[in-house]
Amino acid sequence: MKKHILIVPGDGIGQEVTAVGKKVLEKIAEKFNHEFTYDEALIGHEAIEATGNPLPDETLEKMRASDAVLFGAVGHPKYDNDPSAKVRPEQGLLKMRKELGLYANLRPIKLFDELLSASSIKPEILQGSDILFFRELTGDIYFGEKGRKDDGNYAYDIAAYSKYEVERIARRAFEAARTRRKKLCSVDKANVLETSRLWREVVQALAPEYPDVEVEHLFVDAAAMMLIKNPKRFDVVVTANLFGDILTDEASQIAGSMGMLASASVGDSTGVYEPIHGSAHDITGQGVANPMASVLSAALLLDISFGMKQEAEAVIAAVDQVLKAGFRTGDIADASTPKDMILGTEAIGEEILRRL
Ligand SMILES: NC(=O)C1=CN([C@@H]2O[C@H](COP(=O)(O)OP(=O)(O)OC[C@H]3O[C@@H](n4cnc5c(N)ncnc54)[C@H](O)[C@@H]3O)[C@@H](O)[C@H]2O)C=CC1
Ligand SMILES: CC(C)CC(=O)C(=O)O
Ligand SMILES: [Mg+2]
Repeated sequence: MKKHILIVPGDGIGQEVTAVGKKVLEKIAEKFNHEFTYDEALIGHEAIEATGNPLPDETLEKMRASDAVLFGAVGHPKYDNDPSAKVRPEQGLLKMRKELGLYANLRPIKLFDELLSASSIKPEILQGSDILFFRELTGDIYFGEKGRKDDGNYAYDIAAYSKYEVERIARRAFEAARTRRKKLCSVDKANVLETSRLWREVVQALAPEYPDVEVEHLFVDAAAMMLIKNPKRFDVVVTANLFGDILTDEASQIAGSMGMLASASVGDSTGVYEPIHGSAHDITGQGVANPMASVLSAALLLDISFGMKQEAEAVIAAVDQVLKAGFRTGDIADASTPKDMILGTEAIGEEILRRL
């Protein structure tokens, strides 16, 4: 099969991990006889430095013209510590999501058995956890009107949702639940927020169309607690943009590390595949970032955008074998990991490639 893939590494460890994700795609093409072509484009801080714009038009055009995008991360400490900066790397990411209509962000929380001891949560609580988050990605407080008044002494961010926006993400989540354990948990804050009351109303109205799916509604504060207390109780979770952002960073501890969680951002056009983590300034340039989130994002790309199930499974199996062989990056190592089994980004990438 012929496919064109755009590589958008972005900032910080985005550069380091996406290099490994791309190599995995190249190896898959070779092994399964596909013809993948690649291009690269700028986003985030590196795009601001080069063009003054965190999402140059050229990048957006290249995204639209490709069959799928493998994305890294954006972000730079320069902006994190300067609240007054008007142009920011994260604006590029949000604009990309909005412009491409990527309203559904699928975040699978899958624990590899070998990593049971990498988490701070007890193994008996974790074992068998398998959750699929549907995070709404183009609405909510991230995209509403924002600003300052009273000489900058008053700030506001408006959270807004339309019925249509809630319905389309909820439908995707219901459909996914049907193919899994048939349980859907909708997370909101309907005891306080009007947007959440609309959210709950829409999910309740859809439920009769999916009688085979058991639906529950949880408030986000309780959901955050239950994720750690009993992660196995969750199957598919659907939630708003802000809640999904926060809950999935929390849920990364079920999988052992931020470095293990991949995601698929899909909707109206080209799909974008991205680790859930950011540019991780604290480890940038050290060559120690875990590239598995990018590699597993490449697997989602193959599966969802190209319908290449066997190829995606081969990638996941290679990651599994590397973990079974005992290799770890620092973030997923524990006290029992021998020092010589803790590898850097490139070296663990080579171990994955060797098993493909
Ligand atoms: N999708 C994106 O592009 C995102 C961008 N950001 C941006 O990234 C920058 C840093 O944000 P943080 O809050 O520190 O979040 P982060 O996700 O970059 O890092 C959080 C913690 O997890 C660790 N970590 C993350 N990915 C890892 C990996 N692959 N291997 C090993 N350890 C890993 C980091 O070292 C750090 O201690 C900020 O500028 C933020 O705005 C944050 C989240 C997502
Ligand atoms: C800039 C943020 C919205 C990125 C983020 O934290 C995420 O998408 O998970
Ligand atoms: Mg996040």
